[in-house]
Amino acid sequence: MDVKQLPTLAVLSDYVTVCELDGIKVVRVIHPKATAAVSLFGGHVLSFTPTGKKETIWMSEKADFTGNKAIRGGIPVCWPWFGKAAEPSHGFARTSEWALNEHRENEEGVIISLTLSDNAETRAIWPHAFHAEILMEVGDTLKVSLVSANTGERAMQIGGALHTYFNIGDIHQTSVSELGNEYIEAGERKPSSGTAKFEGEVDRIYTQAAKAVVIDDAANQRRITVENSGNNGVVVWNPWQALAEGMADMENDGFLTMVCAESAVYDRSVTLQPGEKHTLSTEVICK
Ligand SMILES: O=P(O)(O)OC[C@H]1O[C@H](O)[C@H](O)[C@@H](O)[C@@H]1O
Repeated sequence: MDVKQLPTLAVLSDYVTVCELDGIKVVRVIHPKATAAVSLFGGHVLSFTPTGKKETIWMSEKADFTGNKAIRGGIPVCWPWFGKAAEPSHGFARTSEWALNEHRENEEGVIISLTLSDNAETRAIWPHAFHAEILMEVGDTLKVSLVSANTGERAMQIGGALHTYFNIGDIHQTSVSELGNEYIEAGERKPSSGTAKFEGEVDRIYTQAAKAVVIDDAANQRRITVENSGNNGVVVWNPWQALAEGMADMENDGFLTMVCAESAVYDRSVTLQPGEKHTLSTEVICK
């Protein structure tokens, strides 16, 4: 996605503008260190390109930017649960409107803060009072942190994922390593070599992954390190051809140039007592 081409709605500072993409508003960063963008719809990172390097984040050419459904590609924020633990799948954060809270900048980069608090719509789905913040730190690397706070009077159970779609040259020449010795696939625990390669659909939760997992994007002659914290698993996903063909918002051959490596709390195992906070983060380091 070429975020530099989006029409500008407002200039917030030397490096930060608000722009428009179909039905959604996007906060765009153009800084000497990197270019990046985050949509207020979903609090969804759309792009991160360190200066002089290739785009690191994959975006579907058929992604829906109307604000009516979750965006296919980028970094969907799955919260307050991951997957089909409840309805809607992957929670409501990725289809909620987040507010721009703050932006800060210096010569090293830019920090954007977006926030979401409970409202009538979220309480109808999930009866809890909360305050969530996405901090997007753009510089030589991209760090995304999701801070969840319980602002209510009873405990809440949360999970979630920063569901990053990485842009790779060719899935056949891609591997993800440092994934540890076990994964869960279709509910079953299986031993793992610690490295995932792709010859068909992969949808696995790695439960013993290292803090930093490595995507070897051989076709682009680069390695992307993904450093996670606050997670209890790393989800690796590529839908492969048949599933891609069944998705209205993905090109039939879209699966060839993407892989998801997601910093996840896959099982809603974080308990937040009133006043407590949890931070889930992922950092994209591209060499
Ligand atoms: O199609 P979505 O709801 O965006 O989900 C996309 C994918 O997300 C995760 O990676 C899950 O592990 C997959 O099972 C799921 O298919």
